[in-house]
Amino acid sequence: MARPILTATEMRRLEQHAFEAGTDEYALMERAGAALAEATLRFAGARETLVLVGKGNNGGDGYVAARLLVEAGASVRIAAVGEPTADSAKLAAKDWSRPVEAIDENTAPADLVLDCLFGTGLTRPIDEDIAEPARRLFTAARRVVACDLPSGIESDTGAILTDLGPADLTVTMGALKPAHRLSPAMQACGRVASAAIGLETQSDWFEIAEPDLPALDAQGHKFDRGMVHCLSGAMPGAIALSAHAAARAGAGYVRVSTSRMIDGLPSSVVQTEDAGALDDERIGCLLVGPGMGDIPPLLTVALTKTHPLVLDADALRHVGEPDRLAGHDAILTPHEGEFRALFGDLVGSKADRALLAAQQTQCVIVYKGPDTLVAAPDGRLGFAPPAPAALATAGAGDVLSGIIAAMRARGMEPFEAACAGVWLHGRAAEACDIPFIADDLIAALPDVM
Ligand SMILES: NC(=O)C1=CN([C@@H]2O[C@H](COP(=O)(O)OP(=O)(O)OC[C@H]3O[C@@H](n4cnc5c(N)ncnc54)[C@H](O)[C@@H]3O)[C@@H](O)[C@H]2O)[C@@H](O)CC1
Ligand SMILES: [K+]
Repeated sequence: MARPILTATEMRRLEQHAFEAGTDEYALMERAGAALAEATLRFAGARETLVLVGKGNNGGDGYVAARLLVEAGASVRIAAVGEPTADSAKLAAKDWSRPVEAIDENTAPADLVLDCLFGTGLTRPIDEDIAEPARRLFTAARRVVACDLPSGIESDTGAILTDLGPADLTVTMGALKPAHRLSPAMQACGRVASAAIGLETQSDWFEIAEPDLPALDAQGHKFDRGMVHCLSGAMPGAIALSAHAAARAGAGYVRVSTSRMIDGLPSSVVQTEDAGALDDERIGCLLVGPGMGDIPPLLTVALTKTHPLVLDADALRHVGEPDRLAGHDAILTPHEGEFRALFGDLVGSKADRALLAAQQTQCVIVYKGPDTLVAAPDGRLGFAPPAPAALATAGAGDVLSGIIAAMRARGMEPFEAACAGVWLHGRAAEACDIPFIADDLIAALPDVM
């Protein structure tokens, strides 16, 4: 099941709805604290623990978790920024009958630090009189577990306003927040465990999960399984990777338009010089861009056809005005540089920018990076689960566009095809020994499909 992702404002709205529907405020915090304690015990066992608490509800969750960890047999201390100010947090603090220490240079370290300083309420960098001792305590601990978000992280943008050091585990309340899946924050979250706290958290934003791939029809022939047609350009090695990946990702027929024989392609991939091949109605997806180089007519030709498109790499640099894509059934797969070349400096978080680009073009946008997003014009937004950093290697993008083209040709809708491609690409990377090369990703595809 795809995990929903909600912004801080949406979380507060949900919480408000629950209160209006009769949920008791403190009961919600009790559930959050219990989930935090349970996840912590599962992750690290009952051990010497220091709970760092802020004045808001994130701190409130910490008081509840601390009490439950004591009941589970852990040795627990609390160190606080100050007296709680949020109402539920005040109640939670009252239920903690032991001493509360200050957070300063004298706070003694512990084996496990539970970070409950700030969650979705963080609005500015943390003052150094708290950040400095917190950093020291994080470093000294063998394990750090963060409540909802590692403190210092901006929930909706993934910016790190104050760096306290990474958590090993983040226990997120109700739903994931954008920062759990946006860089640079996502790299500071460690594993992200979701705690259900009884809020209804459906959302158009979600973490991309394992796709339902189209079933194979026992009666079907190769063209029913999807035909991908690729346009080769100045550097045919790149489109060869895409074509090979498309074939391995289950397209029944893969063909490349090329004026010279491309070496190293599987013999099942057909190479053709016939321009008429592009008018073949059986084409389920036309892929252009990898290795295209400075040959703009290739894109122009692709845009005169009505086939579903995947536009990648150099094709994106030659689009010029995004309006040119109007009316096309296209998936665009830009990395940061290509995105900026095409859309300029859009404002907002990476999530906002991806959605703006999708609306502007009415195309699906796969906005690549360590935090790849898939945006649809209707507002759906998929966030990729973490994938190995070793994916930043030559040709990995060509492989991705080939997989997506295969999914599209196999009959998946554009948004679903793009999400499936991103998920499979990441899992293929996980299946490879590091360091790997793009060809290894292709070879690993059958293991993850
Ligand atoms: N919204 C929900 O649905 C739920 C929220 N819960 C918890 O509540 C948290 C949010 O609580 P709050 O809204 O009280 O916010 P926080 O506890 O994150 O922050 C507390 C307050 O600190 C102040 N503040 C912000 N940045 C600061 C800074 N740099 N230095 C000093 N003060 C700063 C703000 O006024 C903020 O309201 C969540 O992260 C989660 O842990 C859970 O208890 C249960 C459900
Ligand atoms: K926190």
